[in-house]
Order: sequence, then C-alpha cells, then structure tokens
Amino acid sequence: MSKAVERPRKVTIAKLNKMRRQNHPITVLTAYDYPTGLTIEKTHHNHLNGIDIALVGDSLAFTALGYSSTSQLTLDEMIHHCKAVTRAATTPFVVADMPFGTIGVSDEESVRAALRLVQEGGVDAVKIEGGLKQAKTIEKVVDAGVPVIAHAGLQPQRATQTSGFRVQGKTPKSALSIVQDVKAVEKAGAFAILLEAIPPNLGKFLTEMVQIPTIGIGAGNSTSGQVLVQPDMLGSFDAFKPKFVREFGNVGKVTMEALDAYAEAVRSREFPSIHESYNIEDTQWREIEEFIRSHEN
Ligand SMILES: Nc1nc(=O)c2c([nH]1)NC[C@@H]1CN(c3ccc(C(=O)N[C@@H](CCC(=O)O)C(=O)O)cc3)CN21
Ligand SMILES: CC(C)C(=O)C(=O)O
Ligand SMILES: [Mg+2]
Repeated sequence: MSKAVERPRKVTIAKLNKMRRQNHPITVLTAYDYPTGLTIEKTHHNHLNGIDIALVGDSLAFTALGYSSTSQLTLDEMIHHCKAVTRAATTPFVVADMPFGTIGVSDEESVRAALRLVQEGGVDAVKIEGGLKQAKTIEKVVDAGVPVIAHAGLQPQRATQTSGFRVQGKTPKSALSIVQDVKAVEKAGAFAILLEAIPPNLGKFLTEMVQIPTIGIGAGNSTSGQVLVQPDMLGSFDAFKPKFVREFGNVGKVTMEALDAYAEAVRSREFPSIHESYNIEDTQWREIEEFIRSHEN
C-alpha cells in the first residue's frame, strides 16, 4: 500500500512557544523574494527541522534594492516583496518588518499598514522596531488580530538618530532602558522579541526575564533563537559586514566564478556545445536549405 507523501506542518506560534519551553533553539532567516523564500521552504522538505521563521526584513532595502538606508523602503515595496516570499514559503511562519514611517504617525496608520501586510502580503505576523514608546502601538496592532514581534536593542531604522549601527546595552543606563523596553512590549502582547547587537550577558538576562521567545542577532547564544540575513550568511552580500555575521557558505564567490566562466565560454565559442544544441541530420539540413533558397525572393 502506498502512503501519501506527508507535507511538512505549518509552523505556528504554539510551536514556537513550545520550542522556547523545551529549550529547542528557534531558527530564523530573512527572505526577500520567491527564490530566497523557496530556499527556506526547501529546508522543511529536505529534513525534519527546517528554518522555523522566514523574515521579510527591511534589510531588503540594502540586499534586494540597493538603497543606502532602510528608511527609503516604502510600505508598497515591502508588500510587493512579501507577496513573492509567501508564494514560496508556505511551511515556515512568515513575518514582515513594518517599514520606516508606518510606526509613529498614528496607531490607526500602523494598524492599517499591519493589516495590509497580512491581507495583501500574505504574512502571518509583523515585526515592529521599538520598546516602551511603541508599546501602545504594538497593543493596537495585536488587538486588530496581527501577531507582533518587537525589536529591541539596536534599531536600524533609528541609525540616523543614533549616528550609525551601534552596539546597545553596554552601559547600566542603556541596559536598563532595554530591560524596560522588553518588559513593556511583552506586556503589550508581543508574541516574541528580537534582540539586536547587545552583550550576551544582557541577551541571557532578558531571555530569562520574559515568558515569550527571544530571537537574537548579535545577542549571544542564550536567546531562544537566532536570526541572520540570508545573503550575509550565504556570503553573497558584502557592502557591509556586522560582527555578528558568520558566512556559512560563499555563494558570492561561486556566483562570480560561474559568471566569469560563462563569459569566457561564450567568447571562445566553446558554449554552446553540440550537446546543448537542437541537432538535425546533415541530409535534413540540406533539404531545408534547398527549400529556403528556392523560395527566397
Ligand atoms: N545585510 C544586512 N545585514 C544586517 O544584519 C542588517 C541589514 N543588512 N540591514 C538592516 C540592519 C542593519 N544592521 C547592522 C548593520 C551594521 C552593523 C555594524 O556594522 N555594527 C558594528 C558595531 C559598531 C559598534 O561597535 O557599535 C559591528 O562592527 O558589528 C550592525 C547591524 C543589521 N541589519
Ligand atoms: C536584521 C534583521 C533582524 C532585520 O530586522 C532585517 O533583516 O531587516
Ligand atoms: Mg529590519
């Protein structure tokens, strides 16, 4: 008897909470389009434990669109990318960054933007950079039915205000303000918290302080999970390199070698070979050529 092929089960918030409770690290990578969504989807088909969350990060401003800042990315552009990712990534939990400008004008605008990301973009949840000051907005978005991951520590959308991408929580005052941010967003109903660029001790302290999963990037190895930017860990983005990036492969090098080899093969007429061509017998070609010539003019 043949057994139906089992499709991997869609990742849920309940599963993520269970992973935190059982101390099984949660895996997160960014995805920006159909192919990068598909690589994450395929991790579920190739083995039992795939990448749990696909994050459509506003880092796509750099990695997919070539902007010089995430502040340039619009909500419409973000939705366009979410649509592509969610066509491919049907098993992981998919989260979209709320782009710069969708938080801070009014809660009504934030809720509308979050709903568009869900209804048009097809994502499961949104991520909001902020803490104490954004807690009320987070609460409104959650009340509207959209799950929220809060993002504390280094907040890249504030890079201009903070004069660059700076490690956070290195002084008692800075660490305390992150503690207060994390407490506020948990109380506001965030289902998880992303912690970026803080000392590992503080990452551990915050993880033990809350009841919800923490996802770290440059926050040490005690958080409930880890996230990296997919092109960073693939070695295919090299405009800048934060300390927390590990290259698990060098796709950038492999890609450039392939492009150079293609150009060389074309120039030397070694490509395409006979095996890459739609061949016919010489006799058949003579017949065709004779026919064409007799019908010319
Ligand atoms: N490709 C990419 N990877 C990312 O991780 C990323 C993005 N883009 N875009 C949005 C934000 C920006 N991020 C960044 C960017 C740079 C640093 C960085 O260079 N940090 C310094 C710390 C400097 C200090 O000591 O304060 C470092 O050396 O790591 C950190 C986070 C994280 N995010
Ligand atoms: C770096 C991660 C956490 C992010 O927010 C992004 O990719 O935009
Ligand atoms: Mg982001």
